[in-house]
Amino acid sequence: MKFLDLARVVIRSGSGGGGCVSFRRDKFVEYGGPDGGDGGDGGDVWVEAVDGLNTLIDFRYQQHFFAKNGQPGMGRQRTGKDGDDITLRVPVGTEILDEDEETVIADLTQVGERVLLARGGNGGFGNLHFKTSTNQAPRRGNPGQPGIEREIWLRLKLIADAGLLGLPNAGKSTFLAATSNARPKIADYPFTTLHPNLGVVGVDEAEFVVADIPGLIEGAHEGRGIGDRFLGHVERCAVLLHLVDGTSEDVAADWETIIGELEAYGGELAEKPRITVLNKIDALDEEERAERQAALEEVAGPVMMMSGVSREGLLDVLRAMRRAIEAHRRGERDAVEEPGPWTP
Ligand SMILES: Nc1nc2c(ncn2[C@@H]2O[C@H](COP(=O)(O)OP(=O)(O)OP(=O)(O)O)[C@@H](O)[C@H]2O)c(=O)[nH]1
Ligand SMILES: [Mg+2]
Repeated sequence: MKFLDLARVVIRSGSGGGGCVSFRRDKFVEYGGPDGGDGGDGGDVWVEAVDGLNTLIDFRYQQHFFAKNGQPGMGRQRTGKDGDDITLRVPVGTEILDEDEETVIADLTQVGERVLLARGGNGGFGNLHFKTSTNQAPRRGNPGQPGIEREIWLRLKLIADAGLLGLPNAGKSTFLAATSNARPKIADYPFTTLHPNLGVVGVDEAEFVVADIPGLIEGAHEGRGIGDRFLGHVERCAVLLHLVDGTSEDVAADWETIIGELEAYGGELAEKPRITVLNKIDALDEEERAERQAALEEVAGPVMMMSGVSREGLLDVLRAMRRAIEAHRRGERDAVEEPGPWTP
């Protein structure tokens, strides 16, 4: 499986049971009966965003979701039982895509949001419904309608307030571990992080969610490395924190690599509010700090200085993130509360 955060599933709603055309058999003679019940409807297939999940991994083990068929109607006006519905339970932030892997059928952003993916087949009327004054026992009923089978894709975009960006080894996971409850793997080799980690960061009584994604490298948007698959995760963030490794020989080139990938990825990612940080300053002396800061600011504009290891500058960075997130939340709220067109 290429994408860890993408799953293909086949769903099928139940068929209707079919209405009953009631008749009794007595030896070789058939007597029409007037009282055939309706068929039960087939079960629907729903998808629902639930709390407490943050991966689609379960859908790698189960890929087929079939709702139950309705039962046929029976004589003496007995209706067939409806087939049970089924619900795919997915994390908040899951998009449902059509078979083409492009058309978005639904985008589940709230806990409890539910969308119908495939309606069960109609059960069909029994002959009771076709009774007329002249035909008291019609040999007629509706067949149950077939269920719908379709292939869909589930794609997860985690909903974090802030996303960490940087080359492999820039110190993203170290930052997340130093500031949140998350315990990501940290090591001195690239691509230590293979799938996104989320952490809840608390600063001055405010809380926000930070996503640590795998490092990006040049050509990531063409599939080099692994980070590009996860850029989708940071598309919804209020702010991006771009970490540049201060111990690198060429901090400006490192910065440009990431910005180049953001632009190549397209969408609004490159325009998103971004805080640029020169990281690992604990490993630099005064002169190196000033030199690297100047080199980075020449291409990136104002930068903040920080060390995830010694924690120097960490609080200022968290406060800057908090301000950006709160501004974003205010913006969203204002957009929602804006009065719509007047209607009598
Ligand atoms: N001196 C110093 N080293 C750091 C700092 N932050 C991280 N490191 C080291 O840099 C290396 C990479 O750190 P990670 O946090 O795993 O880096 P990452 O950006 O998550 O890397 P990937 O997951 O591979 O993209 C580790 O050896 C860390 O100990 C820092 O502030 N100062
Ligand atoms: Mg990492």
